[in-house]
Amino acid sequence: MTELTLTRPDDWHVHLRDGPALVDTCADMARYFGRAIVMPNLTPPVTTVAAAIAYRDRIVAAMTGLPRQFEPLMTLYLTDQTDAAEIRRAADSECVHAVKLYPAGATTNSEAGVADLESLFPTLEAMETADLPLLIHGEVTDPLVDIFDREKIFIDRYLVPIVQRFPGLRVVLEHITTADAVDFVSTAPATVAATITAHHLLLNRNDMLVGGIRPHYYCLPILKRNSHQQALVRAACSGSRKFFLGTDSAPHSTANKETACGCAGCYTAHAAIELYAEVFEAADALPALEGFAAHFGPDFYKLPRNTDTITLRKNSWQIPVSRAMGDSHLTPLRAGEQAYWQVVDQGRPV
Ligand SMILES: NC(=O)N[C@@H](CC(=O)O)C(=O)O
Ligand SMILES: [Zn+2]
Ligand SMILES: [Zn+2]
Repeated sequence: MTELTLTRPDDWHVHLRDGPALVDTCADMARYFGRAIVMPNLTPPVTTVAAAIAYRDRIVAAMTGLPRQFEPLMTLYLTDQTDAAEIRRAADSECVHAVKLYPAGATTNSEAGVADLESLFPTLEAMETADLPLLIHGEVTDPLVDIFDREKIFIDRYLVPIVQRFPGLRVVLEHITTADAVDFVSTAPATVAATITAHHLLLNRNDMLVGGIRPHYYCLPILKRNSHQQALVRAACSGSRKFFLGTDSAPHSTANKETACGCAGCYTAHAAIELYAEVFEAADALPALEGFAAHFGPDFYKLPRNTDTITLRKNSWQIPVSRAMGDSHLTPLRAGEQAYWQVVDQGRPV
């Protein structure tokens, strides 16, 4: 297959940042994505509906003049202080589509995240009642737990009890990285789903660490061994409605990545569907890309599927070595190397 037309995809997990960077991150997203679930881990974090509306307005303003735009779907950042009233306001708003749980200290800008999950159970109950999905960065922060085991231990310690206690709560385990997460989500009730990134499908920890340390492959949850990567590829290509596209494209300046203590996050918005297509082709599963990229996400979020299409063609092109990010610049995933699929038709402008 050298050409592939599919329903316009959406990205169910992306970081756009704020300020001058928005013009560049939004331009990449607006090329062909219909909608994007926008992560709230700004400084300060987006903890109220009012802040989410203001952030959405800044995103929309940053797309002024682009040939097409995507629709930003906003999220709230859960803190120990988030109360049921804010959850109800969020559920009643047109703007907020989910609430994001960062265990405090687990990842970039998670310091204000949740330290005591059990005391937040009334808030989760309000989300269950209001049918507002909970999105989870699923890693424990226990210093005694090895970084490669943090996802699995989170599932055992926190996710299993949450799903049992709140059977009506829709939960997305974000950016899964292990066979354990695939097994958990596959066998969990229909209320539980997961997003998978392009970089976790394309790479494993050897790619990051053998022959030299590659800071642009460093993200959280950290890349795991090859057997986990293979489990993710099987899940993404399986046609299961529980697994869908979330790039977790997470821009950091090149200077903040290439340093003694580099930031976590891979930037993939410059070539997102192109990189996913490569994975599905290698797995001989290109026909399964459409469900993963364009159907199962909106179905889970109870939103309509996009009705128009985009077309990709098998065609090599060189990924730039560097890209603007506001007043700074970043190194995109696979900088200076080849991509093998190209979007040749981005569909109707909107
Ligand atoms: N994935 C990452 O490594 N980083 C993300 C945060 C996150 O999604 O955990 C970021 O905001 O930089
Ligand atoms: Zn995360
Ligand atoms: Zn993320």
